[in-house]
Amino acid sequence: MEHEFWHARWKHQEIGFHEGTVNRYLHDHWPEMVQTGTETVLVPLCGKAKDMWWLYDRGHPVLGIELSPIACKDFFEEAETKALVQPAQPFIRYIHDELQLWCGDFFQLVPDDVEHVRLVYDRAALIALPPKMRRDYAEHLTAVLPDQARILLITLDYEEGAIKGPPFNVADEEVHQLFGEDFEIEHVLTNPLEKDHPFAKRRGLTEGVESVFKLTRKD
Ligand SMILES: C[S@@+](CC[C@H](N)C(=O)[O-])C[C@H]1O[C@@H](n2cnc3c(N)ncnc32)[C@H](O)[C@@H]1O
Repeated sequence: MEHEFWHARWKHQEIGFHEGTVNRYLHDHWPEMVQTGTETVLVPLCGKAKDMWWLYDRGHPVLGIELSPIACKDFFEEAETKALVQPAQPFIRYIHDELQLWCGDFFQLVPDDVEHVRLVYDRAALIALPPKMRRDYAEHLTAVLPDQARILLITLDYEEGAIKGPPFNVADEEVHQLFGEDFEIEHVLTNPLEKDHPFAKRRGLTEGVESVFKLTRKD
């Protein structure tokens, strides 16, 4: 989606994607991702997800990348915490101890920025993007990440055209097309979207599934 689309969503607070609590798949499957417990975690297209505080509280340095300055400001204000703001190009950095939000375009990240990253958490990032941008996103993520980095990826799939994205439907085959060349893909689970899921209700989505994948770089 174009940047203006997301800036407008944040300006008008049309942020139904924001869960306001820790994501249940993160909660349940993160322990399987972790080795030392202090790995730096990249959270692309992070919004103001509370998941980042959860990761930080568990001892991970966290780097979130988010286009919207409103999201970045709200993230810290809602936690009643101040961040040091370092204006720089191409990202304005919001720094609170070892939790940083970089405000800017994910596609401006370079390998040096994330050389210390060992884990990635993608919830509502890949599925926020239309098909062509998903290819660009997967290519860019693969290009910048160090070889040791593993990814926890959560997707949503539903019948093509059932609703107007975002979120977009991403089938399991597409995950393999996007990442299969470079990563071993472990399909951890698929759950039907609960009928009373606030998102499904609001958008009138009667059927859909959420899937969780673990991606590990091939040797
Ligand atoms: C669907 S939301 C998901 C946010 C978050 N992952 C969550 O779970 O709440 C997608 C977010 O990506 C941000 N975004 C979109 N395009 C971006 C880009 N090119 N670079 C950085 N952030 C972007 C949007 O502003 C929005 O906050």
